[in-house]
Amino acid sequence: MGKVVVIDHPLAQAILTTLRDRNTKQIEFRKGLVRLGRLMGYEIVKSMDIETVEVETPLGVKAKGVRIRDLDHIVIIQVLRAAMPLVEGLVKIFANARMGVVSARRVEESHVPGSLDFDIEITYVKVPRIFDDDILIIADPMLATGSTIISVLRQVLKYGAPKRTIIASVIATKYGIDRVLREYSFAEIYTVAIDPEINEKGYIVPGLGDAGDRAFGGP
Ligand SMILES: O=P(O)(O)OC[C@H]1O[C@H](OP(=O)(O)OP(=O)(O)O)[C@H](O)[C@@H]1O
Ligand SMILES: O=c1cc[nH]c(=O)[nH]1
Ligand SMILES: [Mg+2]
Repeated sequence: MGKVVVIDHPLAQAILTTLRDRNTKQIEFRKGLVRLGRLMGYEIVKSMDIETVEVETPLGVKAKGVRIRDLDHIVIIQVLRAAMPLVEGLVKIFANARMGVVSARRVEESHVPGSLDFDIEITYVKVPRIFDDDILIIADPMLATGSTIISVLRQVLKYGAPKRTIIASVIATKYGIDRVLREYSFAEIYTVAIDPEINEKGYIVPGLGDAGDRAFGGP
């Protein structure tokens, strides 16, 4: 069943504040996204099943511990461009993940001002096979109108039906979330904030501007 998780950890909120600040420059912006990817990884792990195991320490004594089997069944898809730094953080937690790439672009040239729908141009899809015990994580820091994520999900889910489908975003809107969940009711959306508005040009308000441009130094 679909769900929305807002990561309200003070560190995540402080990093997001830096990202929102127009004075934050490219390197700090990208570093912030990496750090949020790592924190988001921790948050996602909290939702995984844990099994109890026993190991023997060098003292020849048994110690109880835990094992997280799901960590061997993670597929991460990065939506180019803006997801690249976020994924760099996620793989610090999911080091063993199988990875894929989707190159998606909102076609701003054909966007009708005020419309909450964009044509999405997908020019490259490389996704590993997805198995039914996998947890699929699709990383894209901005979930504005939802047009991109819906187009990406349509492509990626052709590669198999995962156990869970997680969207890792940094800022989402209620409009975008509702739209995604209407079409993919099983999706789980992790985000650091839900912002109230989308402006005439399709930007999230207050938002953080164009995540791709800010992370990579312009269009
Ligand atoms: O929910 P939506 O309204 O579809 O908007 C979200 C998309 O917009 C941005 O991509 P963009 O096309 O600007 O590409 P970029 O990451 O290369 O900048 C962002 O990275 C998302 O993929
Ligand atoms: O506000 C927005 C909306 C879509 N993509 C961005 O990078 N920023
Ligand atoms: Mg962009």
